Order: sequence, then structure tokens, then C-alpha cells
Amino acid sequence: MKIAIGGDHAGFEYKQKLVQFLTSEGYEVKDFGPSTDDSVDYPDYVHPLATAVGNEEQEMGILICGSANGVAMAANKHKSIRAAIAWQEELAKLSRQHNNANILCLPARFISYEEAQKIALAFLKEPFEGGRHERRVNKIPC
Ligand SMILES: O=C(CO)[C@H](O)[C@H](O)[C@H](O)COP(=O)(O)O
Repeated sequence: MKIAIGGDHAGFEYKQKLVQFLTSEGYEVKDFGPSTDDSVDYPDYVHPLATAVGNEEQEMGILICGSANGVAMAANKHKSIRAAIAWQEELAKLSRQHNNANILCLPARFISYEEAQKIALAFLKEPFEGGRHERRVNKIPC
């Protein structure tokens, strides 16, 4: 599976660790930056990643910043993007099962890296349930 990962300075440390971990798990990971933990503006990194996921160059995306709010707001402005914030594994699984989320947004300043790793795996491994949920998701303007 081809995974896009990015965020801002507040998520940089977790992003670097997740790139290594997900690669070791066999995922094809593309890092959309930033390349250092210098303060940056998250939209500058969200938009290219969301574009790549929206046009299916990348199958799924992970965005990491301090609260996850800004990256989610920016990503969800893109056509075909369903970005979900999750700070627990169950929330990540439900975003896939019920909402067919294609981008996971992680709040690095509110969860440990160990939690972030478990949440990311839960998200990537969980299938969309379809059925009544597909009917509902199709009513979200894309
Ligand atoms: O909402 C946010 C952007 O997605 C994050 O919480 C940012 O990481 C946060 O706003 C950065 O704040 P800082 O004081 O500039 O480090």
C-alpha cells in the first residue's frame, strides 16, 4: 500500500519515526515533509499530500501536527478527501469502517508516539464496511 505522510513542526518527530516504522512494516511511504522541526505553516504541507491522495497517487494519508485540527481542516477542503482526527485506536478504526476515511490526522501534542504508532496501524489495516455507510458517505459533497 502506498502511504503519504506529512504535517508540521509539531508533528515532525512522530512523522520521522512513523516513516521508519511503516516502511519496516512493508508500506511504501512517501514523506511530504517538513524536513526539519523548524516552525512552518501546515497548509503548505497538507495541500500537496491531500492532492496526491485525492487523485489516488497515494492510497492513504497520515497528517501529524500539534492538535490535528488544522491539518484536518485543510485536508477536508480537497475533493475526494475524508480526513479524520483520531487519538484512540477505536476512533481510527471507526473512521475507516463507517466513514471510509482516507487521511488520518494525529494530535502529536496529545498522544504518545507509541499510541500514534498503534493508531496509524489500526487505521491502515481497517476496511470500509460499505452498505448503509456507503450510502451516507456518498451524500458528502465530494
Ligand atoms: O492545529 C494545528 C495545525 O494543524 C497544530 O496544532 C499546529 O501544530 C499548531 O497550531 C502549531 O502551533 P505553534 O505554536 O506554532 O507551534
